[in-house]
Amino acid sequence: MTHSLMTQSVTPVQSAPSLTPALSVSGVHKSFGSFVALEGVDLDIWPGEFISIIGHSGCGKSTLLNLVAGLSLPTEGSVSLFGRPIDGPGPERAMVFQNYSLLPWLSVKQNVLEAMKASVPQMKRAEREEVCEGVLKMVGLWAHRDKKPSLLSGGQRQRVAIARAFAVQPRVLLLDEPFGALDAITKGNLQDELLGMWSGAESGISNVLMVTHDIDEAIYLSDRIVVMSNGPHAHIHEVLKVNLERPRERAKLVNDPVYLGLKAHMLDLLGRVLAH
Ligand SMILES: Nc1ncnc2c1ncn2[C@@H]1O[C@H](COP(=O)(O)OP(=O)(O)OP(=O)(O)O)[C@@H](O)[C@H]1O
Repeated sequence: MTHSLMTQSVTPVQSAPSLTPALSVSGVHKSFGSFVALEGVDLDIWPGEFISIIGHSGCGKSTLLNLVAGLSLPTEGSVSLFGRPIDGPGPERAMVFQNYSLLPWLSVKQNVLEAMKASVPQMKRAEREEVCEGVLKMVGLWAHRDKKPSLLSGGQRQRVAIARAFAVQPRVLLLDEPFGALDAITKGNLQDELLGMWSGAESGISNVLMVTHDIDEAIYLSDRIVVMSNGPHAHIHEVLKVNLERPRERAKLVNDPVYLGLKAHMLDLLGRVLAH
């Protein structure tokens, strides 16, 4: 497979000129003091896309995700969500971190309910309870709703974090290496749960933006994969389109020439072209 067949410019083929990107990162630079983490990052994400960001450690993946989350602001350039500049965190975005970030003194159910109170305060208590029950059932943790996080396994804690993110009904889900600390089987199960919840009609989630180190995960989940160059002064090295129909079957993918071509290309990029 040739490079030109697998890659495409930052503006994807399906973009109609009149369509507003769900997310637009334009001319973004991000410095921390004199350290330039990101330089000249441009990326349009279209409604409905699942995008992964991959690159070597320290290249600025989390920095980019934090800009979209509104946890920090660009030094130069702009980040817009559905045409509106991001100037801080907002209820239309929910973030899931690798380390679960649950409140340890609250039960599973309270962790979800408290996040909902903060993000969707207008929701009535009865509806909140109903949504909470729905998401905890979806991730198979309703029976554990009264437990504190310390009594759960790593996979269960991450399920709570994902349930909490879905419960606040965001339009954009931001995932920072959400499955990085999990064993392969748990990781695979959670990836499938995530896809199931995201594609469910009631999710209301337009886009997922996920940072990962895992090439297989990026291909399995994504519509496009953003490969970052090494930092400092990191930028987008290449955007890869994943031309694999959904729903995808993990067992079949491993023999699919498109999958194998993409994987080989990414291994070459990360292992040779962008090697430290
Ligand atoms: N608040 C900060 N102050 C100073 N430097 C920072 C800050 N946040 C990030 N950096 C630096 O910016 C660069 C990019 O960091 P970032 O965490 O975004 O990388 P990453 O690609 O997510 O790394 P990893 O894959 O290891 O998680 C790193 O060199 C990091 O040390």
